[in-house]
Amino acid sequence: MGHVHVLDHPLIQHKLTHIRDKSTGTKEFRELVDEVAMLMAFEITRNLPLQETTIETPVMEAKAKVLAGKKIGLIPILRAGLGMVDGVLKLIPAAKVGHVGLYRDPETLKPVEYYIKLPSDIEERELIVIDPMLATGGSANDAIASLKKRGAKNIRLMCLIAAPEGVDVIKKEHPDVDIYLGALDEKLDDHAYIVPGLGDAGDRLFGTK
Ligand SMILES: O=P(O)(O)OC[C@H]1O[C@H](OP(=O)(O)OP(=O)(O)O)[C@H](O)[C@@H]1O
Ligand SMILES: O=c1cc[nH]c(=O)[nH]1
Ligand SMILES: [Mg+2]
Repeated sequence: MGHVHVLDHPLIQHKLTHIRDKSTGTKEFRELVDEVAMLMAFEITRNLPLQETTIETPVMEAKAKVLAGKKIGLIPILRAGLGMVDGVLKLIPAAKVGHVGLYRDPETLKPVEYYIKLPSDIEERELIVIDPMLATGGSANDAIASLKKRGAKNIRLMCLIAAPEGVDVIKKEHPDVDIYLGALDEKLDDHAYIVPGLGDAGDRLFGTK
């Protein structure tokens, strides 16, 4: 069963509060999302496998640990997921990046896929699907299904804020997927926006409305 991890590190929580604040402008919003994504990546990669190697320090030969070469793929859901990619890449610079373009139809609230471009070897990679918002769960659910259809086997989902409704959908449809959140909020409103949430992540990141 997929686990839900709420990353309660004080730095993540502090920055998330400023991200939520409606008086935070586009520039600061973008910088804070980038920083929180980096901090979340630190927590999400906690269980990456290590292997032993031998090095020469200036003092002596020593055994030391390096990452065991696990291949990682980052899959931002366009558009808003783009705002978190650079932060994660700061910690995992060798990761390949695939893109899934989805928007949520404002009438039906159903996701509409308009673009997909993935690394050729996704079946060998540990994939991190990235989207700031998990609201009804429709977009992340479709993105994950799309990846699995193309052979993906190991998938984690990383979001700044989720509603319980979205978490339930992913747990039901993709019980193999671990979910990493900055916060689990209260509910969805009548327009399926997360409450209290942060508003529309894409619009706040890119200054559109
Ligand atoms: O869980 P859901 O109910 O599917 O909602 C979440 C989706 O909505 C937002 O994208 P949006 O449709 O606003 O597209 P954008 O990123 O291009 O702004 C958000 O970034 C998620 O992808
Ligand atoms: O609260 C929400 C819900 C969906 N998409 C957003 O950007 N924000
Ligand atoms: Mg949007």
